[in-house]
Amino acid sequence: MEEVALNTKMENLKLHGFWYSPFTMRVVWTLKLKGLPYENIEEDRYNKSPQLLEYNPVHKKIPVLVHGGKPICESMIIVQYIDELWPQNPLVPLDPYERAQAMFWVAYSEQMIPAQKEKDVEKALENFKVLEDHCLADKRKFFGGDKINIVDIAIGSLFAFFVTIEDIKQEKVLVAERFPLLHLWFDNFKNISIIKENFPDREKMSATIKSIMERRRAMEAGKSYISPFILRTD
Ligand SMILES: N[C@@H](CCC(=O)N[C@@H](CS)C(=O)NCC(=O)O)C(=O)O
Repeated sequence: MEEVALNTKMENLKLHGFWYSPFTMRVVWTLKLKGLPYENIEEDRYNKSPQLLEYNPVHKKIPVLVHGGKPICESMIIVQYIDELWPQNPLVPLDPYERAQAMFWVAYSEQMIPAQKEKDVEKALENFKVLEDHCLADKRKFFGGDKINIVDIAIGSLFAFFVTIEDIKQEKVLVAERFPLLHLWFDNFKNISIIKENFPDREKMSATIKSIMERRRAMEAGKSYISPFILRTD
């Protein structure tokens, strides 16, 4: 009986995303950690599908999860939605206080995005120091403790993007000497088998992001490009 209910809930999950987007990664990792099959719909950032525009008419952005024909937008809201419906391998703590703590750091991760968007390295370093001092100082393996939780998903995706920018700029900022605990955490995170299997290929990711940045620059120079940088949050 329970299995039937589970199957019904599993019906018809579709994900509209860009494989290289940190926001899409959050949803992919969550679906995979939950063991949920879904149809992947790879969107073209320069030519979005009519369905995407219909599903997310406000922001016109990916990711959008479509469940039984109904769209859910905003990556961290999607992660919470999935976690609520499919509680196996829980990501959001059940205890209200622990949940409040986790959601504080999820909110903090969202505040970290503008520094990356504006390539403000000083600000990014400040953010990393906060995480190192306030989240990992007790030498926990993950932000969630012994197991990953929603905070690891939120921050892990931003780090996947940050190391790509490091590769492109050929400048290492997230060095072990400066941030030993964050460095260790990121290694632990990337080595979780589901994350490892679904972590974008480093070279392919750098090449793709580099070409997006070059195209943006070229279009800005020609003043014909109106869409801002990939990590725009407004
Ligand atoms: N806050 C949103 C951010 C989503 C977002 O910025 N998506 C970008 C891709 S990484 C996008 O769709 N960009 C296309 C555009 O701006 O036209 C979330 O967490 O889902």
